[in-house]
Amino acid sequence: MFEKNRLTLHNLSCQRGEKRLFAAFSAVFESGQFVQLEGHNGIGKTSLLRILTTLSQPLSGEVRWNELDIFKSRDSYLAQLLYLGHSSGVKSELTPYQNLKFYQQISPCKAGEAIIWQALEQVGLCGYEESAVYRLSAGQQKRVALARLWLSQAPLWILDEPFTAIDKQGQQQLTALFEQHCHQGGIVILTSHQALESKRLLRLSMQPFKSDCQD
Ligand SMILES: Nc1ncnc2c1ncn2[C@@H]1O[C@H](COP(=O)(O)OP(=O)(O)OP(=O)(O)O)[C@@H](O)[C@H]1O
Repeated sequence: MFEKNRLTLHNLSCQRGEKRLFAAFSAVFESGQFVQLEGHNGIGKTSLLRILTTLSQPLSGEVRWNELDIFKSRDSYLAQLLYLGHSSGVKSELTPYQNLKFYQQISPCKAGEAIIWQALEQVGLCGYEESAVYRLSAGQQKRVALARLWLSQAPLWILDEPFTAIDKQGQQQLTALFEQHCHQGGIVILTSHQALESKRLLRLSMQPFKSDCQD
């Protein structure tokens, strides 16, 4: 079980290029919550996730992890976070096994060889241990990235479109993993254009920015 955690978004505003995406966006995410960010293409879901992972600064507002500003306590915050973005960070010339081994060495993960083989089995990549990732299908490549979820010890998972290219059975398996993570006191925040089936799921709909909004 994880300790109690809370991610607080307070009055966030975001601008990309000349375009204001959102303003005065506030929310609180707590241990046990499984959250799906919804909204049409281009509304700013990825931009919000990039702020929550400290990859981008908001125009104004703040984000706190257990009351500490994430930009001021970046290292300790990032040690609590697993982020899977659109570009998954998988090295295509390495095998799935080598990718997971490398990830295990650079991140706070469950230790040992066995957990790597278990993760590969969970994502259905047994039999592909010796193939370079670039030889795998799009869905299998996505599964190499997703296999990190089985190694992770981070309480906060932020996932941008984790279901893209994943088949129906894989989606159900992932959803079950997210529910289990939340049941253990973790937090899952993801974007998806798919209708997810989970009683735990909280849907948070992003609204188009209106210029009369005050920061
Ligand atoms: N680096 C950038 N510079 C300028 N504008 C950008 C940049 N990145 C994104 N944008 C713009 O910000 C807007 C929001 O993009 P974002 O990727 O956050 O949307 P999204 O809600 O995740 O969309 P989708 O559902 O298509 O993934 C888009 O109009 C996009 O063109």
